[in-house]
Amino acid sequence: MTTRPTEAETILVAEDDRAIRFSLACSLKAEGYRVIEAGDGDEALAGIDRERPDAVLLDLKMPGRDGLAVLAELGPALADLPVVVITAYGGSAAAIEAMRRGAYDYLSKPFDLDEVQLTLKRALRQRALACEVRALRAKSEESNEEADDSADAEPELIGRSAVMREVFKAIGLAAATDAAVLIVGESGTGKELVAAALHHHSDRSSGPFIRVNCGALPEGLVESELFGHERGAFSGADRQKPGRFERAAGGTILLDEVGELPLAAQAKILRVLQQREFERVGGTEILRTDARIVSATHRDLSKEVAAGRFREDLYYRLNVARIVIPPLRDRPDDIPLLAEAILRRAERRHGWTELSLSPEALIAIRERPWPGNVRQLENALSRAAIAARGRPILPEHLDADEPLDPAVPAAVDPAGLLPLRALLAEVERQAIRRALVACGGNRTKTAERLGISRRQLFDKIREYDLHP
Ligand SMILES: Nc1ncnc2c1ncn2[C@@H]1O[C@H](COP(=O)(O)OP(=O)(O)OP(=O)(O)O)[C@@H](O)[C@H]1O
Repeated sequence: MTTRPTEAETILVAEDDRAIRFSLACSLKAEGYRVIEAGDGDEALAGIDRERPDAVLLDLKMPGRDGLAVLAELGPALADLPVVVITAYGGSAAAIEAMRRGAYDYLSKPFDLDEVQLTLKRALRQRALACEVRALRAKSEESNEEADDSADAEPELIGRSAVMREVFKAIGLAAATDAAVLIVGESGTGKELVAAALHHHSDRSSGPFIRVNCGALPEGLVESELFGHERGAFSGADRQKPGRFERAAGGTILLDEVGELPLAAQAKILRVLQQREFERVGGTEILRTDARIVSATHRDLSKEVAAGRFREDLYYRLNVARIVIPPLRDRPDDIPLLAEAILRRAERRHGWTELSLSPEALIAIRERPWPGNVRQLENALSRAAIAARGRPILPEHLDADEPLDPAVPAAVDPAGLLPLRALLAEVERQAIRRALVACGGNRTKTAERLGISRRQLFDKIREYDLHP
């Protein structure tokens, strides 16, 4: 059931692509909104100033002042004005940065008009609530925004699934605070990458990002690694050495596999979290740290607490904010994009050219459970690229070193020996792709030709990753 906007709420649509802007404007007008259009960042700011819209749809990539600059300019005004940003297809950096700068939500291109309507409705509802709360509190807000132009080697988190979009949002929100964050996910899901993104998008990005793998440290060395040691503290300590907390000053420390920490070290970390204090091993001087503490684990820490292996008080202190990364098998829509990024990286790393996946291999990788998550996918594709020797990767190359999983179709088989579901999906995918090409990418015509609705076509394009 759709509810129409009450008294013509105003939406400003800032998008440099005229065709996209036009279709957004038409669809919003059809829903009863008043629409103001802007073709670049300056027009958007002028329009917001002049028309006081209730919400803004903001393309991030525009000539001149881009979407991120518009968000920075709006600063504290964003508390009153929900901005839904539109990002290019797939990547995370711009989305995280937009959330950090106060955007309400984001949509990735290509988006579907129903999704736009729903997101805007939610944004407007939240704005109404926020206005009520403010009227009650009559509280003024301060800006803590600062433009961050350091666009450099941030490792890009890839993902377009709904669950990964939630992860990007959570990173953006956590990056705006200094709270301790616990990142939870199976091995290889990208916990370290998420921690790095959190650091990169925080106010500490110019400081160090120090990772400690708590699981890899020999028990006797944990404390000296974390807190440093004085000369003569133990045999072999021939000079004073600063620990990781000292090295993380002004930045972020990642306690990876925090569930593996021995209890003695847990007590010391608790002290750092509570009092920001520690001593080097063998030392008496009390040192202070301002490092932001991020931890990661593949374990269920609440079970570790119940089993008496992890301190409950430390668990609560580490878990102020929590980011859960779902396993890859729960987000197969991310697999084609990840595969693409992995192949491009392998090309750069090894000087190979034009690595590609055959359609059959793409089906195979989407259907595998990947218990080792993205890391396993990376390894399998790197091995497959070598086995394929420059030709498109086939399913058999994926199994270069692994036993065949009989549940996975080896190739699209015209004789129908494939599981029916995979075969039908492949036929459907190819039919849609051909129709899209025949209609020059025009989705309305393609949908008519295939005898399905535009909505169904959009869903299928997304499902099979057939974006132009
Ligand atoms: N969303 C993603 N986008 C791009 N690369 C990813 C993503 N997730 C994971 N990776 C890649 O997968 C590999 C494993 O990631 P990472 O080391 O961050 O995982 P982890 O969860 O910390 O694993 P572990 O618990 O085993 O330490 C890395 O090479 C990383 O670059």
